[in-house]
Amino acid sequence: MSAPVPWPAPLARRPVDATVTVPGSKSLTNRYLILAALAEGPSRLRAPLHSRDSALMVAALRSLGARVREVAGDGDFGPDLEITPIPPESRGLGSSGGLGEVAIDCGLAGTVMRFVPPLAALSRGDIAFDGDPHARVRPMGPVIDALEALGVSLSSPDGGRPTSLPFTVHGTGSVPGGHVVVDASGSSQFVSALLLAGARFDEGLHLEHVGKPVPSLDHIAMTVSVLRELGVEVDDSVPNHWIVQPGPISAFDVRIEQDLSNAGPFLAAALATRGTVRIPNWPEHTTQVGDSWREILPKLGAEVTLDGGTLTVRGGQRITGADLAETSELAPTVAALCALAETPSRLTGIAHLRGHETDRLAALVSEITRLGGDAQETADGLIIRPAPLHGGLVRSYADHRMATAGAVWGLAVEGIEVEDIGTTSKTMPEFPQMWARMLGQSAGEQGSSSDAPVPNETVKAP
Ligand SMILES: O=C(O)C1=C[C@@H](OP(=O)(O)O)[C@@H](O)[C@H](O)C1
Ligand SMILES: C=C(OP(=O)(O)O)C(=O)O
Repeated sequence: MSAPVPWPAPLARRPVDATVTVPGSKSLTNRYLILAALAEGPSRLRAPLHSRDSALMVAALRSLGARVREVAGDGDFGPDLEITPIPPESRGLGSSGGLGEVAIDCGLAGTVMRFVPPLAALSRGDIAFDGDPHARVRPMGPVIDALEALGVSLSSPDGGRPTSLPFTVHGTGSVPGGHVVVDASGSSQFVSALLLAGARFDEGLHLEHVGKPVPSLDHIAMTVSVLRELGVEVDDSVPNHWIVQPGPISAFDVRIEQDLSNAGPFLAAALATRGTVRIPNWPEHTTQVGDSWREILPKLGAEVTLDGGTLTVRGGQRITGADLAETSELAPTVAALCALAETPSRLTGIAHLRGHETDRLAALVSEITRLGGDAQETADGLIIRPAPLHGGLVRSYADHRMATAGAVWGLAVEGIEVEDIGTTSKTMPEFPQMWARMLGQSAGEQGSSSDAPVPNETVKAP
């Protein structure tokens, strides 16, 4: 494959002033897709995400026998999805009996590599999982171990016990379930993966976490909330224990909220350019971690208001550093701002970012340092001190959030290029066009500086 052409990040010579709508939430889209495949009848996702991670999830569910159809909807970023659940035949419960051999590509999607194997265990067939080169080093062991402890058979291509991708799930059409202990300190997705399928295990699931604290707890709260909404009984009243009663999952018709984590780089543009960015339709109640931009951005010097459903972020005269804990998937965008701040920052509670799309702590330190900044890794996060950045190539590490961090730096620092802006297709394929529009440019003018951001420019689907 030829190397990607570096993307000249547009410089903002004036404060941005834009209204931005972002595509649907990855975390909600992929949770609802899993649950639609297990539900009692056909379901509909309105305004879902259409990106590499959601396409991989759709392909995986189709391989397991679910029917997923695109139908016209009113979303700004593509059609709705109608899902007919995995039929009894695929689960080996009908006369034709089972799927045979199936291959599932996880790409680099944590939600696919962690959430789909429990579904495969509920199908009948040999279901082989693999993904991008880096997916093979993302932590996976706790899901594999838990499935084995719950009565599922798995093997690696060499015939031994797998610890990571690639592996094959030998599904029998049912999972006994019951009590299982996992160490979920490496990823909240280990917990979510098992909870999402737990209601379809014969005895349900009693999942217990033992180990260092589970990260990204907001994402587990999202899983529990979505399950309850679909009639699944979940008890999470005791810390580190989740009990899912066996039972049906209701079919549904939901509208997917926009991805508040992916709103981050656009909101960051307000701080990086001392401008204003508005996001309409900010959900009144949400389980998305991105809602915490409302607490994070004021600490970095912005004025943030939520009025009539529109979030407005106004950058201050300077970005101030801050001590911020457990910023989860928001951390790369937060770190991008901290590297532009006039006072030091300390990010804590994000050791598990080492197991994300890339080792994000190492990647952020490398890229900030290479641009002349001052960043250092700690055991569980980063220290970033003020230092002027200069232009240069920001490596993207196949990580959408490293690519968008580069775009944020490029607004404020002349001569930034991003190695592969195409990696944003993992969750936001429209990013380069949306960024250019935010700056009042057409997509064809990318790379030139933005002399005249258009006041009240409205950014929607390209
Ligand atoms: O369940 C989810 O949808 C996610 C959980 C989090 O994973 P970690 O717990 O591994 O951080 C988050 O970072 C990821 O982007 C999405
Ligand atoms: C960690 C992330 O993704 P994944 O779902 O692949 O874990 C992310 O999007 O920041």
